[in-house]
Amino acid sequence: MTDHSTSPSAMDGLSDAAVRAELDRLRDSIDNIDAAVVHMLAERFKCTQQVGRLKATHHLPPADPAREARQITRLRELAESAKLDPAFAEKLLNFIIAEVIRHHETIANSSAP
Ligand SMILES: C=C(O[C@@H]1C=C(C(=O)O)C=C[C@H]1O)C(=O)O
Repeated sequence: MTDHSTSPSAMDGLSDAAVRAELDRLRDSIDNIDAAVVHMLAERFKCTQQVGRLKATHHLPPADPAREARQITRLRELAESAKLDPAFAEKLLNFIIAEVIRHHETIANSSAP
């Protein structure tokens, strides 16, 4: 049993069962959101793989820094309006793009003569 007198929290006043139920409800939503993120990322990578094949076929470079700069500007604005830390949004996009570029390099190298 938790000693609420020594561990104040936003849930003070709720029974242990109510706290558990609220935690479970929130975690169910978190699990659904994580699943959506995974599915969206999978779809994004399907598109970027097609871009990678197109670039390799037409001898275009794997990375496009100008396009990335536009995406970062746009994502930072979207993050701000969604009350998400723009610096976090930028880091996340850069992390994803770095993986995409790695894939594009692999595709280009595997289709090189
Ligand atoms: C997908 C592309 O290739 C790279 C990956 C990008 C991305 O993941 O959004 C953006 C620009 C490129 O550096 C593209 O050029 O559109």
